[in-house]
Amino acid sequence: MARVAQALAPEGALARAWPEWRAREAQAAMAQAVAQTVEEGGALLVEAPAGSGKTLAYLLPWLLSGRRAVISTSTHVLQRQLAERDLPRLASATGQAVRVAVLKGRGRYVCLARLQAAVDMGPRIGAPAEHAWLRELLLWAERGGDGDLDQVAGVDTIAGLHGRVTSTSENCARQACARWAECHVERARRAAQAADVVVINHHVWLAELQRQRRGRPRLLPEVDVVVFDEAHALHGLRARLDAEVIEHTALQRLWADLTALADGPLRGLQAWRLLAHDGQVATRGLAQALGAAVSREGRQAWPLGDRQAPWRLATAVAAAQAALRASADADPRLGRLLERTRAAAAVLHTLLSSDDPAAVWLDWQSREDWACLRPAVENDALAAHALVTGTSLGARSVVHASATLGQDEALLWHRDALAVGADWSPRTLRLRVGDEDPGAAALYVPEGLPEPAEATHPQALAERIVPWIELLGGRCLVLATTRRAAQRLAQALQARGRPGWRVLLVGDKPTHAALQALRHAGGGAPTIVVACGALWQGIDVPGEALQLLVIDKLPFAPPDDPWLQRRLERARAVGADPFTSVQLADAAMALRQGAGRLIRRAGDRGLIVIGDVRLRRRAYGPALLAALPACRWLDTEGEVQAWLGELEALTRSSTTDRPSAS
Ligand SMILES: Nc1ncnc2c1ncn2[C@@H]1O[C@H](COP(=O)(O)OP(=O)(O)OP(=O)(O)O)[C@@H](O)[C@H]1O
Repeated sequence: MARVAQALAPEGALARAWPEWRAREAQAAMAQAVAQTVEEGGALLVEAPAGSGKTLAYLLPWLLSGRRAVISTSTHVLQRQLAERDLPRLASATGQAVRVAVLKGRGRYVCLARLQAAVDMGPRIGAPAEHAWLRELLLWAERGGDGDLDQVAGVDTIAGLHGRVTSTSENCARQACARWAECHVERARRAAQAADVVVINHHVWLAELQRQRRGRPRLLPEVDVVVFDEAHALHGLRARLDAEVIEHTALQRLWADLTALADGPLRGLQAWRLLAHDGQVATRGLAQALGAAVSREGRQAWPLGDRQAPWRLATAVAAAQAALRASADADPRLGRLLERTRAAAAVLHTLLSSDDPAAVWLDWQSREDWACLRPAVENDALAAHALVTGTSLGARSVVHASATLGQDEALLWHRDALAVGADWSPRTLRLRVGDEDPGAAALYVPEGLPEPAEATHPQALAERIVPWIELLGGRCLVLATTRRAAQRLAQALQARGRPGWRVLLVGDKPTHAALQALRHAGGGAPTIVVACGALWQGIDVPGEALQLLVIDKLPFAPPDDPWLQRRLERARAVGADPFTSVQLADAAMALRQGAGRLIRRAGDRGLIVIGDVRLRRRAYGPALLAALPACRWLDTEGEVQAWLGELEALTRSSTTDRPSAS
């Protein structure tokens, strides 16, 4: 602990290594608490404001302890930020050598063999551009690097492409593969076993727990310490814990793999092709029926009253299962395919046999991207315990870090949302930042906008912010509550913006590339990044590169979200007010996360615009405003103009952009 204090002291190793380094009280307090947890074992929940430097506050004590760790964060982008920026910078400042590995899900890595096969097949009729793209991807993947698809645009947006360039555990030939020695998945897994720290995301963590439950070999090494950064993001996964899940992409892959076996080693053995075809048709039919029935993105009760489409899929799955069972001895791959049909059969069985509309949930993003899940009926405290502690990796110490774990010292919001059970008793630490500058950010809630549910809302909001973006020369991040709203806002900004503006919609553009464009735009083309979902948390764009943060509306979870319903019931059962303790608390935490993207270090200045008039009109408005980081509240457009004028003058007077770490 003394070494931690020394490194953080005003003349310590970090101050010597980084010109921009400033001693921060909250950061030092957090680092000491983490050091104690790493040394003594146990669990620590720590909340400190966005931008207060939590990453370093948990990395430093772990690094100096010399122990092995897994660090799990919420997104791929944050994995990169940790592995490529924060860890190397800290290792070099402290002179501590550290082997870092990043591990993502198998589906995030290029499979060289499958990609090569897709290229060798030649262009598909009517899709020459796709073939050129595949060739370029192969060149890129063979050039070295880690084959990480998050660095490439297009793969998730061109239908069917993802499955052709990545592998699954069933279609992977392992040692028999001609490209085994260069396999990106294998390399990542081997690197994880040998590393001092493995940086994963929460989805990989959930998948690891599921592997363990099914008795499969572990991918993560034994470690002493597990850190969950952005720990609040575990809440979304809690709903999936022990659930049976079928994802649309997994279904498509199942049928594609069956077709591939039918065309290859199993030719003539069964009517495999027909079975795969029926499965594909039934899957498409279900996607279409769902697409016509859903009215919003996200988790919801099963929306189809008519059971025809799921019934067709259940029939196709059952037929495939019967054939696979009958032939499982002929080829081990059939046994693996059979295992893959199990979750689909279980979910579909429940769907068709239960009258309870909440027995199966739908998680909907688009016709290409949806999942059905059968939630765990039992509230399995043991599984929840495994999710939050990391003891299954042998960890003695676990740290949960986030800017949003609760509104009280016991951080009850986080613990309630995880539904772990009363016998989990972590230490808690809630830090405020003493050196926070309440004059650094200003907040404006525009008057006169339509209510956020109105169809005209995105255009009206875009119109309002265009002059401000123009004045600042871009430097703008727009956070939308849904993917649809993000698309509409990006379109509206493109249509109403000035020639030469770069409006980058995350999704069309890889997140990392969009953020780099914002970070390095400087005085060049005005850059606006529009995003939803993951970018509400953790993203770090320090300095003048980001001065205008726009949040489209209050991030209330849809009231018909079945997991939310369960949480509301639990709150009622213990006599708490469900709206205040769950819905309002969730929205306040999400809003605080989003707003925290703006001020990242001393000297940062900017404007937060929240385009939701409910903040002004509804009784809960003040409670939400109180949850935001300290800032000046602006009341009129005149005050906004004056504040932006100040920002613009500051930017102009700095000869270059301050160095912004990428
Ligand atoms: N003591 C320090 N002096 C100067 N800059 C710092 C210091 N500590 C951290 N930083 C910088 O402050 C920024 C915010 O740090 P970091 O990303 O760790 O924030 P955080 O608390 O994890 O925020 P969030 O909750 O939003 O993820 C980063 O650019 C980081 O390099």
